[in-house]
Amino acid sequence: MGQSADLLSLFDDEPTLPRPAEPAPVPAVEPALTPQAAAPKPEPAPTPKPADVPSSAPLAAATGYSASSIEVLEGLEPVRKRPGMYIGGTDERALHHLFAEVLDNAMDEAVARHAKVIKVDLDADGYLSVFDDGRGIPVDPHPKHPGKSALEVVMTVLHSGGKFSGKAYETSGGLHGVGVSVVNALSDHLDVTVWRDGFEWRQSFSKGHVLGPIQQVGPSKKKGTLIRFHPDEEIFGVGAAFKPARLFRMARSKAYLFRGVEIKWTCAPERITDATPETALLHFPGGLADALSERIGQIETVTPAFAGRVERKGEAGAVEWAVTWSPIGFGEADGFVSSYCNTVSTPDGGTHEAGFRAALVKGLKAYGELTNEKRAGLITAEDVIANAGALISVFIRNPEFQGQTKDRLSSPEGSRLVEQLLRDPLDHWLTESPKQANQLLGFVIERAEDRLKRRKDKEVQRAAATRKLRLPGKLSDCSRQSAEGTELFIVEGDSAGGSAKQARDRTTQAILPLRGKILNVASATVDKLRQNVELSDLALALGVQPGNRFNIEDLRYERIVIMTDADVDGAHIAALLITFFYRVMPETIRQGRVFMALPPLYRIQAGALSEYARDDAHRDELLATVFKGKKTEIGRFKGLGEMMASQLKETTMDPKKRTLAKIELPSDEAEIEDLVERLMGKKAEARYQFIQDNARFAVADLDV
Ligand SMILES: Nc1ncnc2c1ncn2[C@@H]1O[C@H](COP(=O)(O)OP(=O)(O)OP(=O)(O)O)[C@@H](O)[C@H]1O
Ligand SMILES: [Mg+2]
Ligand SMILES: [Mg+2]
Repeated sequence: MGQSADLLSLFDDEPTLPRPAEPAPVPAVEPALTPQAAAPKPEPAPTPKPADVPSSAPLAAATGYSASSIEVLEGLEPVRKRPGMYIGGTDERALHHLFAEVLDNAMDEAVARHAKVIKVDLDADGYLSVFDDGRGIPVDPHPKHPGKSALEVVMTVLHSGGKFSGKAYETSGGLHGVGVSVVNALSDHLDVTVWRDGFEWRQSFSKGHVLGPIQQVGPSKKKGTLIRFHPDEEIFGVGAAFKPARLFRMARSKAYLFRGVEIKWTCAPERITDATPETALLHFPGGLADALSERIGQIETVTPAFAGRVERKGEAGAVEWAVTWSPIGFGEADGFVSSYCNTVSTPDGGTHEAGFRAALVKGLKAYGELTNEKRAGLITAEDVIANAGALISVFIRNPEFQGQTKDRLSSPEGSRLVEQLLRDPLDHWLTESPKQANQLLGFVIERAEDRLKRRKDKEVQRAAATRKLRLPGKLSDCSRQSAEGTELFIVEGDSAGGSAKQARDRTTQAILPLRGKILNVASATVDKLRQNVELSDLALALGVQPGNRFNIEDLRYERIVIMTDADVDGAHIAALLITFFYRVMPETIRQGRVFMALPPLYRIQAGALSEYARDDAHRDELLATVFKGKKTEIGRFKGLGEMMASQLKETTMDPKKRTLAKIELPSDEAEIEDLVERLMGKKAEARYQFIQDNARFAVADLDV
């Protein structure tokens, strides 16, 4: 079948948006993606009255951003401006993608059975040539581009190609009509030679622009296309050059993907810096089975490879595959899957890989059922593929890829086709040789059991980690991870908590506000204690377990500081807390880890002079000394929440300035009980007095 210019459909000629029959009421902008757009033009829109146009002139002038800022890139300009969109960047990978585009086109001719031979040559000047003996790019005048040959259209117009309708190619790697025009745009020089219709034709380009009209060089019986190009250093950077090894690898995998092609490789010796051959004939009648054995070499495998090729009956579509499993992995990785669609490499996988995995899992599970191997039910795709080395190649009509570099296949047909065509061959392969089938099944089940065990271990670890990290939501923890040098301030109520949070040093000081009255621990049962939210939150924050499972090593802070208001209620709460520590985790007190903060009760000022007094006695003392004979102003703090954060910091929290009282147990047990009794007794005033007295007593020798 001959390909001619009329098969080159042009996306840009087809209006993609329905055009309004009536002139649009707003100024219509002609979609002008390409200068050649020959679509019927809509009626000119009526010129809007000035009042219709929002007057943005002053604004536009101010910002410099107006209609004139909106550019429409024409022809191949967008490719040069934004190469990333077309070839994924301008790095080495992107550079070699140029070769992929040209080789893909040659390969499409081969897969369509029009070409048998492809020649790839990298010459001493860094020019890369790709020849195929296919039909040749059509050279007749293009019906929709008067004065231009189809060849010129293909080379200079994005979205021009013969692969949209399926008439000229059945299953092609090309589908966007973009590839070779992009190569042209990004080459500082590109020559196309076409042999067809009894003549040799030639046309040259630079950076996407024609250097002259197409030339009929002379009569020739040959047929085919030769594209010779040099990548533009303006795009790829000075000195950017093709790597022979990479080109060779790409060419070789193409040859493996289609048995009906012979690729002749040549490379100027001065370009080669490694073991890449200067010449090679790449032809692999064994297809992917050969590619796989070449790739895995001597690596030990569980079974011989499972490989084959199936064509769909009736319509275009084929799958070829080769897969084997290795207990020791393949080189650097445990496993690999290399996939292709219409000979285009899809490094990011896609639907064909998904179908392949699904087919393997289903086949192995079915075989497990057949042989009464219950554990086959555990198998997932992950287990099957983890240690597999696999090559999978599909041929489908109208494939859909992600982007122009075609890194991932997205056609749903990919998975359907592979699953469907692989089912029978896999069943046969498994049942044909029960010994190897059982070996493989056993191997995959082991992977599944490993995986389940790993997951369980992980869950246990995670559970342990979250148990450790489960902290009450109202805790404002300090940032230091280790207990060393850290303090937990237990404060009364949210407003004091707020001041304390502002006043703290967040590296070492954590704040836990308690809400409401805590349980009277002296009389509560252990169960009641456990149920008390405030107290269990406190234990959580401290990181310890109350009762017999208490371990001082678990304590998340070096010090526990009880910071309550300097009033009767505050004293009660402090007393409750001290009793709690004494009853439930006495070790904290014994080891000297529990403290009382001593917030001041008064602020005494005389002009610029200002002092804080802890209690009445301290106030009187200050008045008699520091402020003697001065006119003073005395303020009484009603609670911690009332103090400014800076005051709280200065007087109570800052380790450099504050005073802490360490809680100590009297050495005599009887005395302790008496103490608890006094602390927890009914007489609030007595308790307050007791704490005031003892705290003050403590100040003298327990300053921190
Ligand atoms: N070696 C070739 N032999 C015959 N025709 C070719 C060859 N190379 C390109 N063409 C023609 O030129 C058209 C445009 O090629 P181009 O690479 O730009 O786009 P495509 O292959 O259709 O799609 P894609 O952008 O996906 O590669 C092709 O569709 C095909 O009709
Ligand atoms: Mg192409
Ligand atoms: Mg094109």
